[in-house]
Amino acid sequence: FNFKIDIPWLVAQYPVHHRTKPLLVVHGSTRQEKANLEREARLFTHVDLCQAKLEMIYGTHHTKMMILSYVNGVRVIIHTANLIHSDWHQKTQGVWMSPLFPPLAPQSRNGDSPTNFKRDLLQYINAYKSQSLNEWISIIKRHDFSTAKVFLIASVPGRHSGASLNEFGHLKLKKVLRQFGPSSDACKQWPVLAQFSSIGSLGPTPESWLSSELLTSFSATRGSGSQSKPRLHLMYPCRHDVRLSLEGYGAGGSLPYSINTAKKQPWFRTICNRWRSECNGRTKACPHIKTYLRASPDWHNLAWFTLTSANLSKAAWGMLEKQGSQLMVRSYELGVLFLPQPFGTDVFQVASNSPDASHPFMVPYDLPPLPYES
Ligand SMILES: O=C(O)c1ccc([N+](=O)[O-])cc1C(=O)O
Repeated sequence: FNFKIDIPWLVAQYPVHHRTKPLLVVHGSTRQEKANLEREARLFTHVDLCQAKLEMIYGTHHTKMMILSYVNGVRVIIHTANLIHSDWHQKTQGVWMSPLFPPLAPQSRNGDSPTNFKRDLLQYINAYKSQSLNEWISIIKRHDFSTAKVFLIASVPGRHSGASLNEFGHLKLKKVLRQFGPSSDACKQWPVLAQFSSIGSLGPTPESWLSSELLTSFSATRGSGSQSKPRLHLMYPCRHDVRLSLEGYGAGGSLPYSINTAKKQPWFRTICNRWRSECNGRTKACPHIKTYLRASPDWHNLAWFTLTSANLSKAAWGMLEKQGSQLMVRSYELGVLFLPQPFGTDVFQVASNSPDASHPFMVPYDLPPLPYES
C-alpha cells in the first residue's frame, strides 16, 4: 500500500531468489499516473494492481503499509516512506515492523490482541471494498495477532457518523486514549508534539481546527475528566534546515507546503520548531517521518507515541461536521499508537533511546524542541 510507487525499483529491492513472489500494489493513482503504473506493472507477470477508490476530492492514498505472507506466518509493516529510491536514500523515515504472526491453531478463536489490532486492520482493509483484497483479508483472518502491542490508527475517506464516528482519524486516537491512555492526573499539563512533513490549510488561527479539534483529541485521557488543554508544539524543518540538509533545497520536494496556504496562516511559524536529530546523527537527513507524542514537561518521559503517514492536515486527521456528529476524512492514512501498558510499563523514558522490551521505539529527534528564530 503506498502513494508514490516505482515498480521496477521496488522489484529490484527484493533478494534475487524472491524477486518473482506475487506482489499486489495498492495505490490511489488516476489518469496518467495510473496509466504509467499499469505500464510498469505489465513488465512483471507477478505484479498486480489495486486502485483504492478516492471519492473525497483532494484525498490521497497516503497509507504506507506492507503485508508479507510467509510459509510460517504473516508480518505487517506500517511506515512513512514512498516506494521510490529518494525516500529511502537520505531522509529520516519511520518503520514499525510487527512480530511474525503465526497461523491460527485450527480450533482456536479469532486470534486478536488486547489492542484489537487484528479487528482494526480487517476493518481498514474492508473499507477499500475491493475484490482484489479478499485474498489478504482471508490471510489475515487465518493468523494469530495476539502478540500485537500497538493500536492501529487509520483514516479512511468519507463522512463517518453514528457507530463509525470514532473509528477513524483523530476521533479514533481520542477513543483509544480515553479507554487506555494515561489518567488526567498523570499527565496534567504534559505538552503534545506534532512532527510532520506537510501542512494543510488549518485556518486563520490555531483555534480554527488545530487546538480546538486536533489538540482536544490528542490531549484526551482515561476516563472523562476534562482538563485544560496542554501546549502544542509543532516540528517542521525551517528553510535553513532544508538548505543545509544532505539533499539541499531538493528535500523540499518531499516537504510540500504551498505558499498560498502558508500566507493564510502566518501564526504557524510562531509555534514551530526546527528539525534537530543530533541524538541520532540525522539532523541533515530531512524528515519524511510523521510522529505525534505527549511528553512530560521536562521531556524525559512520554505518555504515548504515534508513528503514522498522517501529516498535519484536516484531510488526514478529519474535520468535525454537523456539531461534532460527523467526521469528514479525505485521505487513506495508517499509523500505530504506542501506549506504555501493553509494553509492561507506565511511562516511556526518552533517555534510554535504545529500543528494548519496554522501550519499543526510538524518538527520532532531539527533545526539547528548538523553536524557529524570530
Ligand atoms: O510522500 C507522500 O506520501 C506525500 C504525498 C502528498 C503529500 N501532500 O499532498 O501534501 C504529502 C506527502 C508526504 O507524506 O509528505
